[in-house]
Amino acid sequence: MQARFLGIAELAVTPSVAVVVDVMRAFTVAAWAFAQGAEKIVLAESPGEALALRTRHPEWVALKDGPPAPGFDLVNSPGLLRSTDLGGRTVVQKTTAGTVGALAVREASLVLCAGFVVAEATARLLRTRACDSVTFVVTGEDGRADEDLACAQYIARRAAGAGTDAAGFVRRAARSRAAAELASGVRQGVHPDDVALCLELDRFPFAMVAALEDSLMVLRPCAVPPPTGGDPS
Ligand SMILES: O=C(O)[C@H](CS(=O)(=O)O)OP(=O)(O)O
Ligand SMILES: [Mg+2]
Repeated sequence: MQARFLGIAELAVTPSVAVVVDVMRAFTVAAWAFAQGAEKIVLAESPGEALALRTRHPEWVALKDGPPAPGFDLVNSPGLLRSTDLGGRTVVQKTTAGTVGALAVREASLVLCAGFVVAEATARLLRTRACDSVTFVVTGEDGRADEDLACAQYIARRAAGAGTDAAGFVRRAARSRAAAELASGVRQGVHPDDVALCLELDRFPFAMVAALEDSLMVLRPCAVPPPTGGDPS
C-alpha cells in the first residue's frame, strides 16, 4: 500500500481513499459519541451551520470545540462526553481541525476518520478493501501535528500488514504540543482525562466512515470484524 501524509492545505487533488486523522480531539470524541449511542455525526462547515442545523432539527445535539457556547449542547472533550447518553441521537460536530479535514476530502470515494481509539479497525478496513493508495490527512498544525502524524503512520503500517509495536507512536502523541496544551489548560472545554483517553489504543472495535448524504457530510461507525482463524498480520 502506498501512503501519503498531507496537511489539509496540501490537498491539491481529491484523493480516492482518505484517512482523516485527528487524535486530539475530534475523532476520539466522535468515537466516544458512537460508544455512547449516537446514530450519526453530521460534520458542519462552521459554527453557524451547526447552529442552523440544530435549529432545524431540535432533537439533534450540537458540539463544538473551545469553551461552552450558547446554542451548543456539548464541547469537544471525550472525558466530558463519556458520561453523556447519546442513544439514537444525531450529533452535529464542528471543530478547528478534524471536521475541516474531513470536509476537505468530501468528494473522495472512501473517507475514514480516525484516531488511536479506532486505529486497528481503521487499518483492518483498509486491508479488507485492498486499498493500494491511501492519503492520510494530518489535520493538526498544518500537517505537522505529531499526535496526528504518529497515528497516521501507525495505521499505515498496520494497513500494509506490518506487525508494528504501537508504543513508540503513542509515546510521540503523548509528547505532542496538543497533549501539552490540553494538560496545561491552554485549550478550553477540557476534562483532565482527555489526553489519556485520546491515547487509548483500539478502545473501540469499529472504524468510522464519512460520506455525503443529501449534501451533508455524515460520519457513521462501521463494524470491521476481525478475520476468523486469526489475523495473519
Ligand atoms: O478541541 C480540540 O482539541 C481542537 C481545538 S483547539 O486546538 O483545542 O482549539 O480541535 P480539533 O479539531 O479536535 O483538533
Ligand atoms: Mg487535533
